[in-house]
Amino acid sequence: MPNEDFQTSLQRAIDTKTKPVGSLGRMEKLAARIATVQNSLQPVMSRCQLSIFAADHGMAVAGVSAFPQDVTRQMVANFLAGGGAANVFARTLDVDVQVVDCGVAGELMANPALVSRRIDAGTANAIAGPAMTAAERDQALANGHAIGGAGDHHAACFGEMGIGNTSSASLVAAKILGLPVEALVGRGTGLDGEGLRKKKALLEDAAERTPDKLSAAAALMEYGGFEIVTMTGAMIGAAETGKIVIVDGFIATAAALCARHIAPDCERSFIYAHRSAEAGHSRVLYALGADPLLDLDMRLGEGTGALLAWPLVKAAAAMLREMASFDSAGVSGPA
Ligand SMILES: Cc1cc2ncn([C@H]3O[C@H](COP(=O)(O)O)[C@@H](O)[C@H]3O)c2cc1C
Ligand SMILES: O=C(O)c1cccnc1
Repeated sequence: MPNEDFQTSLQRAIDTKTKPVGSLGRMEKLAARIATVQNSLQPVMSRCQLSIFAADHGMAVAGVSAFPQDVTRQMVANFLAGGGAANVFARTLDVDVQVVDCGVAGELMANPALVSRRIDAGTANAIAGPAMTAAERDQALANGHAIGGAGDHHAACFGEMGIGNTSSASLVAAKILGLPVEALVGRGTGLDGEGLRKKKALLEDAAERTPDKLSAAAALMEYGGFEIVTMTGAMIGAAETGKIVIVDGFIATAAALCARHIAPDCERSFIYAHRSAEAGHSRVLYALGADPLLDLDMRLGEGTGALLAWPLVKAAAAMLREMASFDSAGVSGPA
């Protein structure tokens, strides 16, 4: 529980800024959240890092995506060359990028921005059996925890790349929430009607292997991808080291759901960036009671939504730290 006196001082600091009370709307709530995480009435938000977690999925070969599995590795090369949507947004917004190889099949180019935390070259086909062993899951969680805890940036955006990972995220979230997987299946990279029907049928087969409801740890072992498990660990590690975690779209929200179940305290550090157009995202956000900052009709992942929310996070902190009060600026309060 946040300290009562601190919360009272914080609300007073926000309310005595030179503006009508409440006039900065949700930016005020955002500022309060950041101040609470940093335990400071002068929060600092100057550095942000994007980590893109990449891994392959055994399920991809079953035909759950509109794109072939090779695209995971090809897109990692594209990120390392600076050509992805996430790279462009990050450059525009002055955010550092690192790519984490959590288990991508094939050779990746040597590059200082590539962090290798691979356990295996992707998961087993989760339609037929567990995606990974308990030991692999725990290793991926520990890898992520170390990555999330490293660095001195104030905010962390976490993105992902892994062909087939909307399937993995749908299954993980459905099992944790006790929902039928059908409720969380969407078009991912752009399946047509026939492709979507096939994906639903395959994921229903996958879901039938296990009980309707699973713990986060069990759901990750059965259906996770190494990028989703590593991201879950990173969200916990980042929260534990006082960073704000800017949660991206559908896949990152599935990781956030796992993180909340594994380490409930980390939730206070999470800011939900955007509502993805991927069909299941709104359902998971609803279950989390989350109301994201942006709704841009995006459905890409990579951390693109999280990056676009970074300027809002930064501006909210600056508002609290830099804005004058009625007293300090000599402005009259309400009549
Ligand atoms: C060129 C390309 C770039 C991407 N960047 C992110 N994703 C996104 O799409 C994938 C998930 O969708 P599905 O489950 O349908 O495979 C993930 O890799 C995700 O990050 C991409 C997908 C493609 C094709
Ligand atoms: O919202 C996302 O994260 C998403 C949606 C579709 C494909 N890849 C990612």
